[in-house]
Amino acid sequence: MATAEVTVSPATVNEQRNERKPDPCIVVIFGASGDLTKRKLLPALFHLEQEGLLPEEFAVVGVARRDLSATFAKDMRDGILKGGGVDDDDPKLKEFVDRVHYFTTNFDDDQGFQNLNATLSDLDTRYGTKGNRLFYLAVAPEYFSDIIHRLGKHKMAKPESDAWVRVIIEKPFGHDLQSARELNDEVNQVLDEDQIFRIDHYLGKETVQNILVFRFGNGIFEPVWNRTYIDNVQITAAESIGIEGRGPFYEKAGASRDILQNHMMEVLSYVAMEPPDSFEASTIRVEKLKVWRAIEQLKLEDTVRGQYGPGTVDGQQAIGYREEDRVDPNSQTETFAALKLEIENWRWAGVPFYIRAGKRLAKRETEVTITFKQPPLHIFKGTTNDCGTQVTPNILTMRIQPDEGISLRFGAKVPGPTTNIAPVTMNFKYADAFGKSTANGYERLLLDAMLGDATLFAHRDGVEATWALFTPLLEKWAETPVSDFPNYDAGSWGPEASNELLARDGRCWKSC
Ligand SMILES: NC(=O)C1=CN([C@@H]2O[C@H](COP(=O)(O)OP(=O)(O)OC[C@H]3O[C@@H](n4cnc5c(N)ncnc54)[C@H](OP(=O)(O)O)[C@@H]3O)[C@@H](O)[C@H]2O)C=CC1
Ligand SMILES: O=C1O[C@H](COP(=O)(O)O)[C@@H](O)[C@H](O)[C@H]1O
Repeated sequence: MATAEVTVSPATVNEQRNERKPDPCIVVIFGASGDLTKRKLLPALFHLEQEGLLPEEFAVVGVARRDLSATFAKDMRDGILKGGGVDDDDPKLKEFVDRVHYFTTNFDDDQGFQNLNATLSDLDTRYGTKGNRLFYLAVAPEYFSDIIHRLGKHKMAKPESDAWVRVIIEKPFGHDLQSARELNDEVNQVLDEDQIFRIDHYLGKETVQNILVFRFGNGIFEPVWNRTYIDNVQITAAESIGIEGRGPFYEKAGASRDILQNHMMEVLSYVAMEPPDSFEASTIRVEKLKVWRAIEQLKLEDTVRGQYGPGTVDGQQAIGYREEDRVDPNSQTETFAALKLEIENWRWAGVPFYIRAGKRLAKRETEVTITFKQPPLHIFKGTTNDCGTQVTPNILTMRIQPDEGISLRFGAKVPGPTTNIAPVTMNFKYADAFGKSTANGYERLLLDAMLGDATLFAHRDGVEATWALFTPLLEKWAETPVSDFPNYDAGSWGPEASNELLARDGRCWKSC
């Protein structure tokens, strides 16, 4: 097992952190009574407070339709405690919760926005937040334009004097290429591009950011990171959970719009991009775009759709997708999707990338698996593996979650008088090297947005490039209904066709 030699002293870490302290500001969360706010956003803001990364002059205002003024702060406190890593009587928790406020309005209510604006000005006076605002649109996508339109109409989108206004917009950003373009146009009418932070929470995950550090912060991996040495790349986002009561949302989204077009494409771009000149938003953005634009048109025959039926997950009975609340009993929505794609550039030509994502799979496992080519000459005969190749290929696995880390599989001589080879693994685990963390990925993204750093956020061009890839496929899927849904049992690894997608290339998912 690999251990980390942490050579940075805690004092240096604190110095670096303090350099990143944002200006005084108010974070205004639209959709404050929702699931995302309670489970992720408020806990993440509190984690920043625990780390001393929030400015002293700071407040949070939650905005939603139901009047929850009496209970909001307590609810958020409960959410933070549930996430762990904090004691009930921690003075920092009280100090933080005291600065959490609630404002009731419907998103289509002009008077509500006017009153909200006045409330924010009062809070500026009370907390010294100087008119700086970070608006977070933690709402269903159909409200994005309305809210941004009203921010513009009530003069909340353009800062007064030298204050700043930034807006984080949740995913999904559009439903297809055309709607993404329209949304971008609407948003750009009110906000400049440098005010817009299109969030993809996968980019907040340490292990996703570590893909770039692994590749470009070390000297030994990049030389083999290409078609000469790599046989294939696999990216899996397997979830054991179902749709968690989000029927209406998921019916319109499906696995491709929910995960593949955004999270998986972001991860893929990190795995495949050319070395950027610097770690800056504009540079990274260009490199990511080059990857997406180099992807060949997705072919129908290189894709697989699945939908789960009833089954057993983690020892518990699970209902099928079509039996879920507010789901069409004849739904055509895919809860699993797999595809093969190729990146037509000098580095990757001929290397297949296999990508899959699904709900109600055998276990939660998000990872990137890089399988290297066989050595040019097999001088050790007689060792076989599941795929029937002569020696077990080297496999580098980047575990995004859970059990975050990286492992490298290689062949080792089995002790004894004959020369037999067995696969063994070098394993780096984040938790062993750096300790367990309660961070949920939103910390870094919220902090970066407060600092105006868009490196880990999606840009207009990028969102449109990934939609340009997926839209033709989604249209073809819509034209060709599936007749075999449900085609995988909850608790399995998806439909058999997903295995066949690789088998026809003489490969299999991950294990060989
Ligand atoms: N939940 C998650 O884990 C993730 C969510 N996301 C994205 O985050 C966003 C929010 O998701 P989630 O929190 O799950 O959604 P929820 O449905 O749980 O919450 C929606 C929020 O919007 C408010 N709202 C809805 N309509 C109105 C209206 N007309 N006027 C005022 N308030 C309104 C609701 O208020 P009220 O309660 O008063 O109706 C509620 O606060 C979505 O874009 C989703 O795709 C992204 C990644 C993960
Ligand atoms: O954006 C989304 O992500 C979650 C998975 O996030 P993770 O951080 O738990 O991997 C997914 O469950 C949800 O359907 C989707 O909207």
